[in-house]
Amino acid sequence: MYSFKEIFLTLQGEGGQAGRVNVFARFAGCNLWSGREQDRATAACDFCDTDFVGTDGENGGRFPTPADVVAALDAVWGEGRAAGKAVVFTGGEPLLQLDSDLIAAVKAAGYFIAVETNGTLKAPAGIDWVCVSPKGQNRLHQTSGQELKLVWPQENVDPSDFLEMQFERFYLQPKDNPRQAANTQAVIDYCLLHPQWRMSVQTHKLVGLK
Ligand SMILES: C[S@@+](CC[C@H](N)C(=O)[O-])C[C@H]1O[C@@H](n2cnc3c(N)ncnc32)[C@H](O)[C@@H]1O
Ligand SMILES: Nc1nc2[nH]cc(C(=O)O)c2c(=O)[nH]1
Ligand code: SF4
Ligand SMILES: [Mg+2]
Repeated sequence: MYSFKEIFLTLQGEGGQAGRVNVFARFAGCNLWSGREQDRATAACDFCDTDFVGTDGENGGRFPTPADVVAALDAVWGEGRAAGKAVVFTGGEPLLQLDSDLIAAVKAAGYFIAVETNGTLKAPAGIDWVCVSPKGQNRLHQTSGQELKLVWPQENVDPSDFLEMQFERFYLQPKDNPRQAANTQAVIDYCLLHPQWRMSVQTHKLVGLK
């Protein structure tokens, strides 16, 4: 059984695939926060910008089999854009539910598969684009992929600690909170001084996309 908060079509807003049309499949649930506001201050991840609780969002629900998930993805992708199918599995934490059976079925249906993960769980094989976004001191078990995208600033985190890991690109993404302007300046300042790092702006929020 796979539980999704929502499944919708949009342009990838972040990182090295920004601008690409994707089905976003947002799994319900996370291992670093309950999703309840009263738990945020004590959560292992306390700056989340996303509602991932329950299955009540757009096209959300509980899907018994991989084939049911593929049918839901295809319904959102639609008939008019057959070529270039692409999906981003996010959440919540997708690696709590995304298993090799689902990856195989989605791959067989022709999708380029991307994942947005906090990196605390190892990703199954077969994902085309792995984005790991570390959260504070939570230990990483997925230490390779296409991009590491660190929300910045974070207390007790040194970006240079990640540079030995096997990622093709390293991004800093300004933390969206009431101090966002200062956070954005902090990312700019860091990237100006540290050429291995690139800035990832959450472009979907700038243009009114979901
Ligand atoms: C909502 S998370 C879901 C996937 C996964 N749990 C993770 O944390 O990577 C999707 C992306 O949004 C980023 N994100 C979450 N809250 C944010 C915030 N307040 N500002 C900027 N990026 C944020 C995460 O770091 C991650 O890269
Ligand atoms: N447009 C858009 N791009 C995104 N990239 C990562 C997102 C996420 O919440 O995982 C996200 C999202 O929520 N919307
Ligand atoms: S790990 Fe990801 S989904 Fe979970 S609370 Fe943090 S940002 Fe949100
Ligand atoms: Mg988001």
